Amino acid sequence: MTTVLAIDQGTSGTKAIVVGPDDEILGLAEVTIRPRYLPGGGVEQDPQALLDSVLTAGRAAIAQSPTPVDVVTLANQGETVLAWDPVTGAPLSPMIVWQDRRADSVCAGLSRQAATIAARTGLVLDPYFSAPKQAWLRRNVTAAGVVTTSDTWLLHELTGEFVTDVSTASRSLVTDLDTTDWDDDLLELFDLESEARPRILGNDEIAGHTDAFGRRTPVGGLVVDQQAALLAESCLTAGDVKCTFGTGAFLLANTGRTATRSAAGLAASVAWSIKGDPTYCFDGQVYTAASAVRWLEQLGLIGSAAELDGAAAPDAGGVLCVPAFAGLAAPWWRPDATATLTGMTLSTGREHIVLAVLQGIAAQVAELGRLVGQDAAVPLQRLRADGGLTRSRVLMQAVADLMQIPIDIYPSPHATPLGAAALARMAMDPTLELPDAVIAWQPVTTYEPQWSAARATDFRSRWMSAAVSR
Ligand SMILES: O=P(O)(O)OC[C@H](O)CO
Repeated sequence: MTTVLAIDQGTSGTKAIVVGPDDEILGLAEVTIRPRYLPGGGVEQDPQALLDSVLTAGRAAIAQSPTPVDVVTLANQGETVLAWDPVTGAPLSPMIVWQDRRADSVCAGLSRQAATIAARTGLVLDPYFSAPKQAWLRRNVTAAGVVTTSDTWLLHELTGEFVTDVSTASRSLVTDLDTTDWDDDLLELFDLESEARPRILGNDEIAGHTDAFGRRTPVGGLVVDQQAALLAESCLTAGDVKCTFGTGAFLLANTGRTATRSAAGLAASVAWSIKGDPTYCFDGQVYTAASAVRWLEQLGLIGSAAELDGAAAPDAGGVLCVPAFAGLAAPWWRPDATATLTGMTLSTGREHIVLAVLQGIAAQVAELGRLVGQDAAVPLQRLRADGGLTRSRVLMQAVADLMQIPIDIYPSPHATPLGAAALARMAMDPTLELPDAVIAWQPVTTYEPQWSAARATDFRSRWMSAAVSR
């Protein structure tokens, strides 16, 4: 009967929930964080603000809970990095956020090794992943301290340990997908061979203990946020697929116990490793989903995301959007791509642009779903969806229309921390099996396709032409 403090440290903020044994929410607190967007594709966060948000949200959630917490878990952004002093813990750089494209120069310098790197890691040589960012930090910011992903630093501040988890390590481009361990050859390619490397933990392990939230508590069940949501949405079997609509939209497919590589240009990484046994996943990324909606807000086209559905036209009037505000990921892998709005005339209004942005996100997700089906040689039958943007009925309907499959909406807005909580239960009780740690759920809504197949095909081919020309 484990009670978990599950902390989801994401791009746009930190959410902490206290979760009871049946996923009941006993406490909840959120702290918003606004990344800084810099010219040249830089996206940064203040490390201290991130740590403060973890502590503030965690303590506030615990203060609401009638039950004491047995274990703390942390879901992390996956590919966000920083430099820090391993003795004092002081940050030596900003957080370089996963959306940051400045490490493109590092990747360009390794382009001749791209195929080798992809074969070894399952990932594509792209600045999205953490090792190019770490190399970029070393070349451009500081030679001091250690460079790690954000989780390692946060966990050091909480527990004093120097650790990461296997799902996060597998998002680096310096981890062998088959051995799930650091790869010396790859570390050398990125000039990271003399860097201290954190110990890689399984996702059901205890990392250490923390006093940060009151009484001394174990910290464990660590995982990447997207993988956590995959788990919460019960994607436990090869072929189960979910998409989380957060800052970005991330479509992940469970690919089972074998470390297969995608033939369709998706990324392959570790979903989770339990009792030393890894399960793998493919993922495709829309780098800007809520970020694109925030761009609409910045332009004054909507007041907030809650206004999206009211502001969107019933038809985009020929306006098409490729929402590549931070480059294009799978399967294009074009960090230099920029967003486009095409098909505008003098009669185009904000309502057309709002719908075009939502349809653009949906079209990109639909393409990722098609590629997952292509890799599996079986077209996708259904998609599970979670995240803040699932509140937009217009967006979810567009996803169903363009994918031509039902979209099942996860009933809780907390899929990521609930997935991490399931892993924390396993860390506390080694006799627990994964299907028992994840709480069963029913969709709160299912969106069925309303467009004809012909209309969806026509839209998607026009959208693909626009994307390919980016
Ligand atoms: O912060 P989120 O929730 O958009 O997720 C970040 C992703 O995991 C980055 O790969």
